[in-house]
Amino acid sequence: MSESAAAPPSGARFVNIGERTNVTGSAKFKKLILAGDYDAAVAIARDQVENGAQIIDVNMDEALLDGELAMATFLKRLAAEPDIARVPVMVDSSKWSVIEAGLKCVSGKPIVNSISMKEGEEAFLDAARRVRAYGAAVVVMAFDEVGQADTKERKVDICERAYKLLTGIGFPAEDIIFDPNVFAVATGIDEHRRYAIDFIEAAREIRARCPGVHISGGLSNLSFSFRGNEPVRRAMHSVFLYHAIPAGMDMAIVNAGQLDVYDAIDPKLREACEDVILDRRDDATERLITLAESFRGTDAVAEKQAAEWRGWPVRERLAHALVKGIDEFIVDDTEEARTLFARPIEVIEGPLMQGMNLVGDLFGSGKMFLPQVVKSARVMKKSVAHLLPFIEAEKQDGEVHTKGRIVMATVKGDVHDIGKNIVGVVLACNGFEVIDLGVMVPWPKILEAANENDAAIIGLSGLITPSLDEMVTVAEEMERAGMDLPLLIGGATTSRAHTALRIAPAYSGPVLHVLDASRAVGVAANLTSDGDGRAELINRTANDYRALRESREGRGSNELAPLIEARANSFVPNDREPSPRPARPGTHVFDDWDLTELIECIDWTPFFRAWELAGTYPAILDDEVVGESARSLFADAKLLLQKIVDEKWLRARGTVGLWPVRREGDDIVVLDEKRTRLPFLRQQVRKRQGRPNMCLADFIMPQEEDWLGGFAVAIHGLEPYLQRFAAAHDDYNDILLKALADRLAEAFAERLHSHVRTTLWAYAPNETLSNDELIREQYRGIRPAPGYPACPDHSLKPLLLGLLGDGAGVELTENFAMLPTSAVSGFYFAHPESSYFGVARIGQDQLEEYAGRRGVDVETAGRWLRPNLD
Ligand SMILES: C[S@@+](CC[C@H](N)C(=O)[O-])C[C@H]1O[C@@H](n2cnc3c(N)ncnc32)[C@H](O)[C@@H]1O
Repeated sequence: MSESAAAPPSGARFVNIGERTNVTGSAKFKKLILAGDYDAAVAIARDQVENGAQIIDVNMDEALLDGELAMATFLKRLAAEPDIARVPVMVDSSKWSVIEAGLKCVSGKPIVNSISMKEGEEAFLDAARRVRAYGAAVVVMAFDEVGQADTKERKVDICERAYKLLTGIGFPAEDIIFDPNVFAVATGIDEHRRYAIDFIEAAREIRARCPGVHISGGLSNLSFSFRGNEPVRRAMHSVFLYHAIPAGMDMAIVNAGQLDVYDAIDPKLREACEDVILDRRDDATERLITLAESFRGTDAVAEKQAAEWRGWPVRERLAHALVKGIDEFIVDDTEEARTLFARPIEVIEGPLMQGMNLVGDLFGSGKMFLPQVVKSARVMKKSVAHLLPFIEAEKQDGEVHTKGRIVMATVKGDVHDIGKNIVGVVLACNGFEVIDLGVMVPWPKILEAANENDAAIIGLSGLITPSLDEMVTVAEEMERAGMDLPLLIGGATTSRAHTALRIAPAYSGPVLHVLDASRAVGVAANLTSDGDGRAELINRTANDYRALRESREGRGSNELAPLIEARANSFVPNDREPSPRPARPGTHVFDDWDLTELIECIDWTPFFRAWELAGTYPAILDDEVVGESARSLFADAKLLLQKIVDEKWLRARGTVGLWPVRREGDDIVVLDEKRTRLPFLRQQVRKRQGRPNMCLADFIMPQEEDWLGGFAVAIHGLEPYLQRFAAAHDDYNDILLKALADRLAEAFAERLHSHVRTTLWAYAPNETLSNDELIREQYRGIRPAPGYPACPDHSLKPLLLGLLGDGAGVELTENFAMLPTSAVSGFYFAHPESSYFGVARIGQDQLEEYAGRRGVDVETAGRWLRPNLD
């Protein structure tokens, strides 16, 4: 069976309505319009769109203005700007003539703001018909003949009445946007206490009673009591949305650039806002007012500082921009510095290097963390990019004196490069010139680049097991070419043991395994220094590796059981029943899973780990040491995710297969036409009494038909954005986007697995687990991934993808790395006692037998299973 389905629906998308192009709300905009400065007024609209507004509200209700003319002039100007014109316009006025003047100038689908039943049903319907004649959507205020709706009941009643009237004349429900009135809370007046919670509860009820409609509201009223205290206002707005959106509010008039990330709000302030908004305690208002004082002006202080540094001498400005990672003024400042120095190269060697040294020192001493360093590097790159044409135009020695050149590459057959890029950026920040050859780089290219550039060091990276052998090849070829420069080894699959046992013996030059970016700097600095540090590090490492080799040599095969013995000690589950037949066996393709739903399933802890920030989410946000860095990174991640969703940057594609299988020894044979054989490895390390030697095949019941599943998911579409970031010298967003795509792929794997358990295989139809419980894998069944400890052979991937077809759009490199890089695949086992384990070391007997079962020669199998043989 094959099926093509969209992802199950999830919470509606939230739309920000920009409010700055409103003369009644923005003094600045009003001034510009009154002065006839439409260029600057258009810039405000652009700014809002760039800050995330997805609709812009335009209002020209000002006594001194010809409203009709101002509205028409401004909207025509917007229509001529492609980057603004793609965003719908909300024509906002209390006068129909102004609205109509606007509607005539809008090319896309307009929205009218607003109509109400203030003057009775007839006038209301009359206005609605006129709106409809323009094909516009409409904002309906919860206002009737009596006045504005303030309680939950009034809000619901008025909106329901309006809904019946509007749908009665054929107004499409999806074109109705109710505004049930956001009023100020924390005013000290008791009747106002329930204003926010009443809005939230009314939203939920209106959504239920009026299917298809949207709910909107202007947020600035809510926090009116805290005028002049922006940090508190922002927090209140964010907390309000956090609760109102799940209740059904799907639009808001709000300055998109001025919303805080809920998780990033100071926890004390967040709780106090929540108490007020949800009316949780009698003294909520007093408590928030007291607390608010300590936040007042925190923006102003920051703003003052922000303004002040612009007055500093240019050298200091450059250093400040580098340390703070501010790229806004860097080109202007670089240009100013260039005119002060005799030669452009001196700007790099002087202030820029000094600034970066400071960054390096702060990082080295643990006062600065990776995300900030990468932001600093972005500033550096932009500055250098500005200087390069001048350096070249001089046609003189354009060489920057660096600490040395480092050639870096992800080896052939491997595609992952987040770790390598991070190391590269950090090295560059510390005064090294990094020549990054990218991913899937064959050894001749690496050697050639090292020779041509007179490199001081070669750095290799790899994520998957076959890369280990690729690294050995590079080492062997370096030896053959008579090279002697140091070789650094890094990446998820590498280890000190493999480096010592396999790579170091292949090359007589220095070989060093480097665990992470922070250590890479120290190692590279030592290796390029003239002093004793270099010799000392090289000798110490060589001795360390020699000792490790010797200790391994003594390790006989006596710690391994012969394969026959290991098999006799296999895992026998208590439950001997085969898994139930899936509700929907066969292949299922998901072409475009809803990204908003995947975002909700993200496991954030590994995201912070990718940026070398230690801790568990969400506690990491409040961590004493890395909290600030984590919060800032998290806020950037949330913003980028919002963009990814709003502008539909990425596409999540996935495939699931559920097949009848039979177990044959340690093989699982799929009962399809091809009888695909999936061989699995068994633990051979001798076990204590009562502990089995595990193999994944043990979770399939022998002699009977049983069931196995498989999946592949991938996040597609990063390339154009990565190119854009590369062109803008923006490593920060490059790494951020890749790291988020990896997160989305993992979230997709988790989400799809739960869909399999509840619906497709449906062996746990009633499962309801929180995201936390999903992350802790508190469900029945596992999804072991080829290349991971229970099935370490990456070469199972082509077999798995062969069974699944190419619904996920995943391809493999010659060494079985998946493309696109943000991809996950694996098998589904449903047995209640199935669990993860590590195969660990295997013997020559199993290797030879496995090669036969897998249909390859022993040497090839040995290459695939390298870490399990050492
Ligand atoms: C790498 S983590 C991914 C989930 C994590 N929440 C995340 O977002 O990064 C866990 C996954 O790795 C794989 N895995 C972990 N341990 C394994 C083992 N011993 N053998 C095979 N696969 C394993 C499984 O596919 C498992 O679902």
